[in-house]
Amino acid sequence: MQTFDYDDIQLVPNKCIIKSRKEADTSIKFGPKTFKIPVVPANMESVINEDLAVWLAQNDYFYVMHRFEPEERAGFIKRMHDRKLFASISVGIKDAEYDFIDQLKAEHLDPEYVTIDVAHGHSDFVIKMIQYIKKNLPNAFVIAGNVATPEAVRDLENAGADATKVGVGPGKACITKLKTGFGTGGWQLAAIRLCAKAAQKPIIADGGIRHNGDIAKSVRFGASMVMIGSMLAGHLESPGHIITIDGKRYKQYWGSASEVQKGAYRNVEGKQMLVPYRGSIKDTLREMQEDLQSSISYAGGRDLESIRHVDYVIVKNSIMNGDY
Ligand SMILES: NC(=O)C1=CN([C@@H]2O[C@H](COP(=O)(O)OP(=O)(O)OC[C@H]3O[C@@H](n4cnc5c(N)ncnc54)[C@H](OP(=O)(O)O)[C@@H]3O)[C@@H](O)[C@H]2O)C=CC1
Ligand SMILES: Nc1nc2c(ncn2[C@@H]2O[C@H](COP(=O)(O)O)[C@@H](O)[C@H]2O)c(=O)[nH]1
Repeated sequence: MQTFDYDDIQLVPNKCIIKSRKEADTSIKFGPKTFKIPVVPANMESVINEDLAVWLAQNDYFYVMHRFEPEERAGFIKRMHDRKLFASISVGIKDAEYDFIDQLKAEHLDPEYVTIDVAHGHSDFVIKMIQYIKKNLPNAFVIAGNVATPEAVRDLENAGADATKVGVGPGKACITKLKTGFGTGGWQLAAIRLCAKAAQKPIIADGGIRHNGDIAKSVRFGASMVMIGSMLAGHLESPGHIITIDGKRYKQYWGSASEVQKGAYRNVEGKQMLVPYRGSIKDTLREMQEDLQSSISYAGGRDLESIRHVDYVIVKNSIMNGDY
């Protein structure tokens, strides 16, 4: 199996056919809606909250609300719909989550997107939850994950998932690879490629994005959407506290399987860390869009589809030589 990660790859330019990068269309249809860019902030408590979800939805960005305030979720859906915005929530697979789906059905609360968010998504219990949601909330676009293999993508799609989320262990706050020996850490981009080849439906590349160019690389290897945690956690709008050390500002970023999140040291597979403070997320998302427009121009096209067809070279660990 050919393995590589984001830093091992460079995409090869084609002749440019647009006069300005402004002509490049970065939009992506994902499920029932079309979004400005194929980027979604991670559904982590340190990355997204309701205020940010509202702003993202109002501004045509995809979002997935986290599942760590379970009792807030029904109210969240209602409030989003009262504002005429789409609702995109997360669920787990424990017994209480079935009661939650029953509650949504009984109260006629129909979220547009439901993400099943567990560490090891290739599981009979995830399959059971996909089937339960599709039966009881048939209008919901169901995203299931996280997975690492083509077999897992096929199994979840066959169970009814509308999209799968790929990435076990490549995250910045992740220690799964160290604690369990498993995952796609170090070969996440190759895993995206393998999974995308097997997929009949969209996939989300989740974890390991360290530079804006990694978004284009994810698209090249088959991702329809790219989930980003650490690079979107250090903003004014991000939930973490600002911490100042030697005059430099940071924000807290913690893993969803960290002790901080769980409130106990049990099955911990994540850590808390500091990420540099970066000002408003609006500016970061705008820069991601501009960089993606440049990527489309280098791909020799007018839209994201053109990136999917470019050649690439493997330059093991050498693209950063001298740059950082
Ligand atoms: N993308 C990634 O690489 C990872 C992401 N995470 C994130 O951390 C959060 C917590 O995840 P998770 O622990 O799955 O959530 P939950 O605590 O909801 O656990 C999911 C359920 O699956 C069971 N389970 C069985 N095997 C596993 C396994 N290997 N890993 C996890 N659960 C298992 C758990 O039981 P029991 O607890 O009794 O075992 C539990 O009932 C999620 O948001 C997840 O996305 C966590 C690790 C890796
Ligand atoms: N192994 C763990 N993975 C985690 C945890 N919390 C979140 N995540 C995953 O990381 C990505 C974000 O990755 P990043 O490289 O962009 O920071 C997120 O979407 C989850 O899939 C965790 O505690 N352990």
